[in-house]
Amino acid sequence: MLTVEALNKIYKTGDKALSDVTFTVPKGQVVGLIGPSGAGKSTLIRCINRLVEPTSGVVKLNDQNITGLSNTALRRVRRRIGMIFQEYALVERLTVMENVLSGRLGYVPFWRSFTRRFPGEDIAKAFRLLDRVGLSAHADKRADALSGGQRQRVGIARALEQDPELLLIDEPTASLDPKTSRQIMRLLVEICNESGLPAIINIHDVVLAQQFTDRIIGLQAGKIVFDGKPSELTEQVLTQIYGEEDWTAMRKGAAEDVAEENAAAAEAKRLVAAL
Ligand SMILES: Nc1ncnc2c1ncn2[C@@H]1O[C@H](COP(=O)(O)OP(=O)(O)OP(=O)(O)O)[C@@H](O)[C@H]1O
Repeated sequence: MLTVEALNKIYKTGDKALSDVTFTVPKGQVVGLIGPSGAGKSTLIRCINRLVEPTSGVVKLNDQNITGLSNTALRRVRRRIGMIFQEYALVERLTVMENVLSGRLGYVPFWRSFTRRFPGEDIAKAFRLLDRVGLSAHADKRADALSGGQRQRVGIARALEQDPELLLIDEPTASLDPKTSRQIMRLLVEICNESGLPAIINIHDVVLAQQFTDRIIGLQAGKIVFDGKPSELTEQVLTQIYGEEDWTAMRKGAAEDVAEENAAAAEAKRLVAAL
């Protein structure tokens, strides 16, 4: 379980990015973090693993207080937090398998990581994870030979190879088309739910968040303004979070994506029928 208590962040510039943020995420729950640009979503994710130092407040992972840890202890805790990024952050010239195994780098001794000799159980686990994310057939391919959706699957397998107790996920679908985005979101939520992993996903696409996550937290100007079930996220709340103009534009964009996809599917059907 992740516990965030009265978290505040004021940057040196005087920007108050987080204001008294409090919530808990139980095992297996996937939280979609939404809010307009500048609301504090990235700051919150980064304060949880202390890439950004909170000004005050407490972050606990399964009862271990992360705030206030020394550097060595912090490194140890960070191993238990898997990160998944928008741009995948893979090593392009390495294979899929090597990228997944790099999730163990925080655990193996330096000489082993240097020679890339990983224990057998790490390799067996990597094979299992590649199978889970649907990439068994691609283990030996170089990362730069994969599609965007496949790369994100490698990113997910690498984070899981770490044996994390929490996943922090930053815009996992921002570089993907709508269909692949849905596949990736479905996979993430299934994996978290089945393995009891709590997760926070910083996500711009509200419709996608509503469709797949278990719970939504809405931030506005550093404060939590919504915390509830996706079904409780009404038009009224969304207008309050994003403002009338931006929410109307976002809704229109989502509707256009769906229309475009339906048209493409109909065209594919027509072509198949004409064969
Ligand atoms: N390194 C920094 N130094 C000073 N101010 C910062 C810094 N990083 C972020 N901020 C400010 O903190 C506030 C929250 O920013 P943050 O990046 O967390 O928002 P966000 O919700 O993730 O936005 P976006 O969706 O655009 O990524 C903003 O006012 C931003 O200008």
